[in-house]
Amino acid sequence: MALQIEHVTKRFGDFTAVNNLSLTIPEKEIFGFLGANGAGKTTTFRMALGLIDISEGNIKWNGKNITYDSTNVIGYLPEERGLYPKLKVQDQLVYLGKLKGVKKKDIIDRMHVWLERFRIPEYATKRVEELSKGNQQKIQFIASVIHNPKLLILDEPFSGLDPVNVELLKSAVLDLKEQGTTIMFSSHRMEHVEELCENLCIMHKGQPVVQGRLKEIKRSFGKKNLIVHAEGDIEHITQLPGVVKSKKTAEGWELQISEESVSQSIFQELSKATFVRKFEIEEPSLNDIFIEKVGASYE
Ligand SMILES: Nc1ncnc2c1ncn2[C@@H]1O[C@H](COP(=O)(O)OP(=O)(O)OP(=O)(O)O)[C@@H](O)[C@H]1O
Repeated sequence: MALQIEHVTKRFGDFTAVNNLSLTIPEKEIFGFLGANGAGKTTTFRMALGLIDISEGNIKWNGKNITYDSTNVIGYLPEERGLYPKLKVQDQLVYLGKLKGVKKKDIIDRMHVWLERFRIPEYATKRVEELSKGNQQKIQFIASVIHNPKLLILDEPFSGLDPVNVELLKSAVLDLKEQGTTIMFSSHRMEHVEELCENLCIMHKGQPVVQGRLKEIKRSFGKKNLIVHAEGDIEHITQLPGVVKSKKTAEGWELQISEESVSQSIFQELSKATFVRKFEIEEPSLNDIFIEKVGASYE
């Protein structure tokens, strides 16, 4: 039951927000959807949910075009959070769960499990406006999964959460995947995507610029990072052939090299002159790849 996005274009007047996007989100996987502000992520989510019309192309779930009626199998955490501030948490979840066809008793049972898991069991009877922003977000997440959706779309699920809550949410997302949920999420935090996703797509101005399996994307990027800690001034290594970028760190340098073999000549050069404490080749990070493809860092 994959989600298939087939040659999808979305125009707002003369402006093309999503341009001929084709993607397959494999079932029971976690798919990372990345891109700078305004790249077209939320617009794609809204089309997948039937909230806005598609200008061209199709979005299919389980081989069939998604219609408003089929959205009961989809869970959505919108970027603009939408809870009623005056309603109590339980009433809120019962209301939203019933809209998705779940019985009140089941909603309440599931709510208690989730509140316990998110370490806020006492919040069932509090009004949403009494909760901190991060805790409101956890309630919004619970609302998006209360009907046990087959497909879960999360728009920036980790934004605004402290590190402990980020871990709680990550483990919840991983468990949902284990239980067979297909999950697509957007994030500006590359490390979350690296940790959770097998497959990903980086969007730029409405089009995918990188797409595929994370491991494969890293391998085909070619460049590597080289971490060097050494005694004394070793800045001259940043000028050696094959060094693409360099960044000074507290204990030495972090270099980007065009290919792994470049490290050999750097090591020879260094070992002639100084005592090398650390010399380590690392895979490029997703952040490195993003910066090169999109041309700007997020943070
Ligand atoms: N209803 C609309 N009318 C006109 N333009 C729109 C509308 N919705 C989105 N856009 C434009 O489409 C582009 C893509 O917006 P979208 O919200 O999909 O980006 P995004 O990738 O989700 O960005 P962010 O990371 O900032 O959330 C933006 O330039 C935005 O201004």
